[in-house]
Amino acid sequence: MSATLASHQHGKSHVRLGRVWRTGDVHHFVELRVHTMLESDMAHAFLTDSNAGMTATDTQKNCVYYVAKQFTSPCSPEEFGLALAQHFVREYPQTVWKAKVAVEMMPWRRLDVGGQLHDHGFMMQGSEIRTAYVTFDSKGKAEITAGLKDLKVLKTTQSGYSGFLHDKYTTLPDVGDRIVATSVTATWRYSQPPASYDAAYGAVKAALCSAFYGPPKGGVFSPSVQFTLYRMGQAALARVPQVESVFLNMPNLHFIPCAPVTSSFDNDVYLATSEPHGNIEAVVTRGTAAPHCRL
Ligand SMILES: O=c1[nH]c(=O)c2[nH]c(=O)[nH]c2[nH]1
Repeated sequence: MSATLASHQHGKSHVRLGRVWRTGDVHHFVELRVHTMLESDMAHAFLTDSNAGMTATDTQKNCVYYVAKQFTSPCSPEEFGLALAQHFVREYPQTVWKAKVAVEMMPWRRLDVGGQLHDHGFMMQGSEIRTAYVTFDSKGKAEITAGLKDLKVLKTTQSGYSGFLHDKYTTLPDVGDRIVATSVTATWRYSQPPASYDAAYGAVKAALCSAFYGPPKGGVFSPSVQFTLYRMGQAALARVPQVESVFLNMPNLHFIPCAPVTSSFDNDVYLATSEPHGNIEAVVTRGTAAPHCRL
């Protein structure tokens, strides 16, 4: 059967990265999803068993992290895309004649606390959905559960994770400084109706956020998602007296330290990933019942 290789290209899709630039205590953060595609002299790889000279898609992925490292100050997605496309064409002039780069920038925005910008706290714009679950029975009893889901919050420092069990299955190192990011699902039950459901919702959300981020200057340290989750629940109970219990689910959306080829990790370039992710949840209620804690 006679056939012709009419066109060809190869690239890497969904290369996710976090990039932090630290200017003293004030951090800048972007999360990008990058897709690369190279038009190159690689017809032989389709027509024969030779891969000679090929810029492997894995190498293209590494170049995304490498180029992110080269930016010493915050860049736009356009500037990043151009730098990466130029990198491919200039680094591999023998084979690559055109590089095509698509960049998607996640809508993380610096947290604004009543007009004061947070040093290192970011929230995904418009991410959360407000929820309500209501039952009413024939005896006239109503139960109201309010909530939110998909509230995406992130901080670029004031988080660590250490002292956990290290055994022969453990590869994760202790870390004193990391990015912590999660997508909060919270539901809370009212023991009696608050004066305003809208105001109570706003107060619970503000309490959850302030326990997660801490003050705009300096923040608050989180030794684990578990620790922070419990403080968030406590804060919601303290803020709204009609709330009797809070359920919180907080996946740990990992940003894994990434040392691009030829350079070191300086709390700057991260591989962003959501699968697999940690998943942490608890119910926090009023009162002093002994916790299920054997330590
Ligand atoms: O805050 C964390 N809690 C965990 O349970 C956990 N597990 C893990 O691998 N990283 C983390 N981080």
